[in-house]
Amino acid sequence: MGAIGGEELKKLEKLQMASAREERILVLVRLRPLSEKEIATNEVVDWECINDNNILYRNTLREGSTFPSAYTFDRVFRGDCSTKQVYEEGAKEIALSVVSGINSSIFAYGQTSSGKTYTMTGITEYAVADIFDYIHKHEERAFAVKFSAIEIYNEAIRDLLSTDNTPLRLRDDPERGTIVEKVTEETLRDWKHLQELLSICEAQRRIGETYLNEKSSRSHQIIRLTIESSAREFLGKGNSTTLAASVNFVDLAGSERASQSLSSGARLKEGCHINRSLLTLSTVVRKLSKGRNGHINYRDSKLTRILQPCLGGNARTAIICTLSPARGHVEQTRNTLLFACCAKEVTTKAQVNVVMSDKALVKHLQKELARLESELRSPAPVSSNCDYAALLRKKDVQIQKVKMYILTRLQI
Ligand SMILES: Nc1ncnc2c1ncn2[C@@H]1O[C@H](COP(=O)(O)OP(=O)(O)OP(=O)(O)O)[C@@H](O)[C@H]1O
Repeated sequence: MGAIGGEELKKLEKLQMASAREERILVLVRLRPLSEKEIATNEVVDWECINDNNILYRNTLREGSTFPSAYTFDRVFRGDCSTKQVYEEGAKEIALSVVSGINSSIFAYGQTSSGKTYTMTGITEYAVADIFDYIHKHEERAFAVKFSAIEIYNEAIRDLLSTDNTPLRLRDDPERGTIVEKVTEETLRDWKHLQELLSICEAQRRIGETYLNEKSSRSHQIIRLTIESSAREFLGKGNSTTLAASVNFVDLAGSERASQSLSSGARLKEGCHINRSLLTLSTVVRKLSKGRNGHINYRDSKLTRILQPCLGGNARTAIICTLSPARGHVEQTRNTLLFACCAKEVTTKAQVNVVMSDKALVKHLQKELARLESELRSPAPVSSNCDYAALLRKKDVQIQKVKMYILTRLQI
């Protein structure tokens, strides 16, 4: 059995190395239909998706404007497309990477009332349904699915699964990156359990009425599923390896102009925080789109600290930019498209995340040690001009390194 475990280990290591590939963030644009309010105020539709990749600005009265009138993305969805279609043809492939040990993130970006929550609610449910389906079809592996949810409201992080309002803190972990301390993680049992958790999050999330959206999300919400899986064959034998990854479903608060959303008091204060963190997000994305040179200001907001891996690190990411087609929102729509254009130039480098049990790792290292020691005992014939003493010293250093590593893993 041990030998087969070792084989699996090697396979997984190879997979991990081979899988680390650079790819661009997938950028999808979703146009929503005119809202009842927009129809009632005789709004005009100015944007049209002319095929699966291009969206056009159709206002001929504004010809001569310095802004581009045509934009190209990985996929654009017309107002009559369903969320199911956006999921199937856009986000699904990236979201489901998580079951193979690859971190992924799907997030919605757009002005207030453009359809972010509408889109992300559907995407989250379709993705989790597919994850459950995958788990049922892969009985040879044992899966554990953990669910957590936070919101960032006025720059404070709140646990959406807890009634305790104390803000959660962020901590930088040298191995795991930025982590949210003490966040509640529920082991997800089934579909019914998911629905219960989602309705707790919905009830807890800060929403408020603004002129543009009577149920406006006033916070950024991040729902995270962490999925671990191991081959059942090796379970309990101590030499198993685990695939571990997370998928984030991010519903950002909407950017808004105070004058347009007619906000004042608490709504205005929230709006300022929302706009500030979205500004940091767009600055980070703009800098990343120009390459990784220089300082990237991830630390300027909690949102970008938490989203750092999805923006430039070990994750696959899809961004869904939601738009209102109305003439009255043209300025905000252009800002969203500008963000989308920068985002499509950003690359991430995802890899399969393999966690070895200590026993599996130590076993692997002991084998390596035995191999090096046997090479020392019976060295291969060396040519006369080779420095035999130097070769011995090199092997000795390698052995010492492996021994040290084993000792630290065993914490002796
Ligand atoms: N593609 C769509 N088709 C039909 N209705 C939609 C679509 N997108 C959004 N809507 C409707 O538009 C309204 C605003 O949508 P939603 O609350 O999702 O916007 P939002 O971008 O999340 O806004 P905010 O940033 O203020 O929270 C809702 O009533 C929603 O049902």
